[in-house]
Amino acid sequence: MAEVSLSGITRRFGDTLALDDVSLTVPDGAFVVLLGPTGAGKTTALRMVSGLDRPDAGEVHIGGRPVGGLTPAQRDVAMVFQQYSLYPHLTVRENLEFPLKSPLLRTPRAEIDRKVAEVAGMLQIAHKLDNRATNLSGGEMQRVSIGRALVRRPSVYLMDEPLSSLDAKLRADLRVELKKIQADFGATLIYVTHDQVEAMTMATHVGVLDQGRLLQFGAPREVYENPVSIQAAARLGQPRINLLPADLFGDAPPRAATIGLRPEQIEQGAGADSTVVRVERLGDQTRLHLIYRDHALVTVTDPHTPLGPGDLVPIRPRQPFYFDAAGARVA
Ligand SMILES: Nc1ncnc2c1ncn2[C@@H]1O[C@H](COP(=O)(O)OP(=O)(O)OP(=O)(O)O)[C@@H](O)[C@H]1O
Repeated sequence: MAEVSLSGITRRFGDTLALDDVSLTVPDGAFVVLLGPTGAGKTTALRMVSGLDRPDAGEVHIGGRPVGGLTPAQRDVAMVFQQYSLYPHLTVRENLEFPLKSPLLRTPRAEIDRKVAEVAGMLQIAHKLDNRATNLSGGEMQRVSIGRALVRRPSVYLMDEPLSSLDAKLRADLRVELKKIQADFGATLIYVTHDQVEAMTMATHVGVLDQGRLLQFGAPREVYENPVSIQAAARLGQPRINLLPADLFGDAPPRAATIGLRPEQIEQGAGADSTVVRVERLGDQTRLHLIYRDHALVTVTDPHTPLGPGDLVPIRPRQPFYFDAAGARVA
């Protein structure tokens, strides 16, 4: 496995700046999740590492060597896309074996069989090994695509929303498996997702992209607890961070335009009254929708709460974030 670094990567498509001077280092064995709204540049960043696309400026290094002149195969990366890409005329087993049969690798037969069985078991597709790839559901095809990457031990795995087409149970299982692969094999992974549960549970580091710029790069807890801006703060946390006028609860620091409150930053039972609008029971979380001085906010509460619409709950901020008018953190 290998360290991956991007230095000053810029990529334009006409007037669109898909990546704007992005620099980041993915340590060897790290699981990096790229987060950001649609069009932020996440897929473009992966394509820069894979060699499927080239930067207008900047350099990518894998394992310490510049890879600008190398093809995807020469870069020794394994990719999984949101859209499965299988060989339709081959069986599941043949699709999984394919990467191991490269003449360069010369993998012994017994080793191929062992790896295919291991990966098929992990992805819960062992019973489908002799099916043609076309005789599978969408979720099964996607698992085979993931399997085709996992039979190999490349320098780096690149994954673009690989779990988004799977049902919730399988997604949860595969989150655990991917994390295990990373931990067991010391694999370096760069992974794009919109799903912040994936980011919080799997990532050693998250990179928050917005309009082609890397806003923040760090451990998921670090980005959650110490966001540099509104854009970074809004990427993590369910329910989303509440963003309200800075002085809504009283004095605000100089230059603050917005106060940011995650659920745990709203103390209930002290302060001034808010009115309960709705209690939303989601099973693993009970959300409280409140109105405070004409502003709506959402927090979480005890699953056994007796509160209901119209009830009053005193609230006050606890160690809130403050942001300036441009969204940068000021306190
Ligand atoms: N081949 C291309 N031609 C023209 N514009 C492109 C091309 N690829 C990407 N872009 C533009 O570059 C920007 C970044 O796109 P990218 O696909 O990297 O975003 P993303 O963060 O992966 O978004 P999503 O979450 O929707 O997949 C977007 O504005 C997109 O329209």
